[in-house]
Amino acid sequence: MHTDLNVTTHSFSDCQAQAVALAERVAGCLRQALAERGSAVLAVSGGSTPKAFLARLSGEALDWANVHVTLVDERWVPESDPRSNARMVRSQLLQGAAAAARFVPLYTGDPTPDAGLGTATARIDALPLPFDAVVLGMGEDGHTASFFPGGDHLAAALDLDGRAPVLSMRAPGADEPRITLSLPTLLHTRALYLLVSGEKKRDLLADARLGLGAAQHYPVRAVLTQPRVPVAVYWCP
Ligand SMILES: O=C(O)[C@H](O)[C@@H](O)[C@H](O)[C@H](O)COP(=O)(O)O
Repeated sequence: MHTDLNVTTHSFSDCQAQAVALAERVAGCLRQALAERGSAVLAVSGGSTPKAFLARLSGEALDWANVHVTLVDERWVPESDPRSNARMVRSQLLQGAAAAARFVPLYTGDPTPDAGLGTATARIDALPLPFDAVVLGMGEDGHTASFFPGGDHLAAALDLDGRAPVLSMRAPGADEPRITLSLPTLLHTRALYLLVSGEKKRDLLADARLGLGAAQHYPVRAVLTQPRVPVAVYWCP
C-alpha cells in the first residue's frame, strides 16, 4: 500500500481480489449509512472495469430498498443500447435482492443531454447527499467520469466552486455526447474510490499525480490533487 497526502493506492495481484475488496469496502460504507441515517447513496462509474465489483456488491446483504444508486456519468443513449451505463448497472448490480435499490438514471430520453439537463439535475438534487461512496474509473486518455480532455464543458465541470451539479459534455475522445456529475458534486461524498486496472493506467495515474509530461493535463489530475476528499485507488494488473 502506497500513501501520500490525499491518495492511497491498494494494489491487488488479481482483479477478482480487487473487486471483492472494493465491494466489501463499499458495502461497509452503505451499511454504516443505513445504520446511522436509514438510507445510503452510491454513485458508480460506467465502462467495463466496474462490472466484477458491481456483481460482487450485488451479493452483499444490505437493506437495498433504502439504497439510492446513481451514475457518475452517462453516455447519451437509451438503455437498449449496449453502451448504456444504466444498462450495465442494471445487469451487474441491480439483481437479486439489490434489484430493490432506488436507481436514479441520468439519461432522460430527451434528444440531447442539454435538453435533459434540467430533469437530470432535479434527480440529483433530490438525493439525500452527501454520497456515502463514489466509485470512479479512468480512461487511458486520462478522463474520469465524463471529464474528457478537450471537453466543451471541462473547465466548468472541474471548477471546485462551480454551481452546476450536472453538465453535458461533448469531446473528441467520447463516442457520443455525455452527461456528467461535476467534480464538486462527486467530491460531496464520505468516501471516494478510483477503480483501475492495467499497467498503462497505473503509470498514467502516477504521472498525473506528479504532473509529469502530458499527464499534467489529464482531467483525472483534478481528482488526485483536490484537497477535499482522500482518494483510495484500487488497482489490479
Ligand atoms: O461512461 C464512461 O465511460 C465512464 O464512466 C468512464 O469515466 C469510465 O470510467 C472510463 O472510461 C473507464 O472505462 P473502462 O472501465 O471501460 O476502461
